[in-house]
Amino acid sequence: MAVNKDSSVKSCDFVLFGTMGDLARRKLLPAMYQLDRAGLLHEDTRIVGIARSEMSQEDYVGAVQKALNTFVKETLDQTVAERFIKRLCYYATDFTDPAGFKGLQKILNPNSVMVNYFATPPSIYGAIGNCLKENGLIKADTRVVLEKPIGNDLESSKVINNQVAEYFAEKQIYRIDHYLGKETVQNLVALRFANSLFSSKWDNRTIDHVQITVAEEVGIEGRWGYFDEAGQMRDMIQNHLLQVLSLVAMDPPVNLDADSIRDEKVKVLKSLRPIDQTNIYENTVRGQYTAGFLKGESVPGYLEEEGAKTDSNCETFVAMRVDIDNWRWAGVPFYLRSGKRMPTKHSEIVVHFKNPPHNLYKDLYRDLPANKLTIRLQPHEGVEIQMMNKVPGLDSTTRLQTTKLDLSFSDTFKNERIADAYERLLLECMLGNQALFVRRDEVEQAWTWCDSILNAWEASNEPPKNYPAGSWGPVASVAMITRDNRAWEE
Ligand SMILES: NC(=O)C1=CN([C@@H]2O[C@H](COP(=O)(O)OP(=O)(O)OC[C@H]3O[C@@H](n4cnc5c(N)ncnc54)[C@H](OP(=O)(O)O)[C@@H]3O)[C@@H](O)[C@H]2O)C=CC1
Ligand SMILES: O=C1O[C@H](COP(=O)(O)O)[C@@H](O)[C@H](O)[C@H]1O
Repeated sequence: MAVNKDSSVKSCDFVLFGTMGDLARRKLLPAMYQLDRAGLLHEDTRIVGIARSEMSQEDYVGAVQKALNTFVKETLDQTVAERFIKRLCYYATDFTDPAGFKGLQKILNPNSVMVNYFATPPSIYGAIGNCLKENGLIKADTRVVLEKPIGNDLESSKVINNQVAEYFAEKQIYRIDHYLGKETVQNLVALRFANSLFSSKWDNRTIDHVQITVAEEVGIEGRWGYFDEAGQMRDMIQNHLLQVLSLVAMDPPVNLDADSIRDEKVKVLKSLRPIDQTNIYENTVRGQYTAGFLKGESVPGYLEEEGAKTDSNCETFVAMRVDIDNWRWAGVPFYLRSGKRMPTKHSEIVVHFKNPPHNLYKDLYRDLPANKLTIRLQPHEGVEIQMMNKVPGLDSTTRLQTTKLDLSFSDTFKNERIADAYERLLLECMLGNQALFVRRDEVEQAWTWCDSILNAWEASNEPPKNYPAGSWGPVASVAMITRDNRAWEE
């Protein structure tokens, strides 16, 4: 496909701090390649990789080619790969040394928008900002992309955000939550607001409860040191699950502008009923996996993973009941569940509707099964509605059956490739659209709510409940939802 010369896609200098790190190699460089392949990069857009070690341009190109060969799922298109390589440029410096940035100016194109991606530990975001400023590299249209997690509690997130705010205005800051870039998460917004069928049936009059599950098959993936400081609450719930919940629960935004959407999301976060020491046991369950089996293979427990300490109270699984104290959702619980080493990778939102107000078929069915809307986030992306139908036939008694309207993305959009979340997010950032990025007040509101839970867990001093790898988490999570006369989707 040809290079995009559309004036809306401006030329960018995409400055990738931490270009040899895991995230850059696995996600960011492949995403830029895919954007190039799709003709979505301006012909003058370049990728300036920055890292600490001295490396020749040739060696850098070799390292990027290796990353693309390893992490791009399809066979590389050689024409695109050659064009992509010409966009690359390498610069070596320590990110905390202002003197080391002196030569950067010469590399940058004065006509391009500078997009800085900090694929580094958040502890040095401020230092990088300082180096850029000291060297006069921050202009009004310069942007910065920050990776999650922003801090590990409200206080530390404020410190990081304040450091970045010394150098960049909020409109220049793009905080990544890659779930917001997933096709299916964006489709959730379209589903809600482009269909009157759902828009008028989206509140406590019609909906009984909502379940959001993000189950991962993987364990810690060699990241024990990072993960043990974070746990599933900080790694997944504080960001990805609360973002998805906000999109499910928010009121219609005035329009699709970044701040209109973010205003609505933050209102949801502000309405979350606090969970603290007084209600922590009824509303949360935390677990840690022990050795078990996944797809027939034996896998180690959390405490036996590479780099593990002998003891840790870190949770690898969280289940929780979340109540939203506002007009729309009063009395409608949201059940969230996320864990590592679950039987399969499986993420979905299931909206359980209420039973019909009157059962005309009570002679046949004491309880009619309720309608369910399932939004499959990954894999097998799609949307499914469970409903009752009459079984065709001349029988004297009507027979009903639950059936599914199933819109599978792979069947319905056969020729469309499902882009990786990072492709969408990098593109939006280069276009200057912040709608799919998280605003500071959202991050802080999410931390405020999560800190209360984390503090209550710490105060309780109770270890997480064990669950064998390859299971759906501790039995206590089943007990939690059963107490409400409901059951997890399996
Ligand atoms: N990996 C992933 O899938 C995800 C990562 N993230 C976040 O993205 C960020 C990057 O993660 P990841 O790629 O895994 O981390 P890595 O440790 O693999 O990469 C970070 C890179 O930053 C470089 N770096 C750190 N400090 C300096 C410095 N002072 N000067 C120069 N280079 C420096 C490191 O270089 P060196 O090797 O020389 O130290 C390294 O190449 C983190 O904030 C992480 O939490 C978020 C979601 C997923
Ligand atoms: O941010 C993170 O997300 C991944 C899960 O992402 P997905 O797109 O594969 O669902 C998770 O494994 C990782 O621990 C976390 O940091």
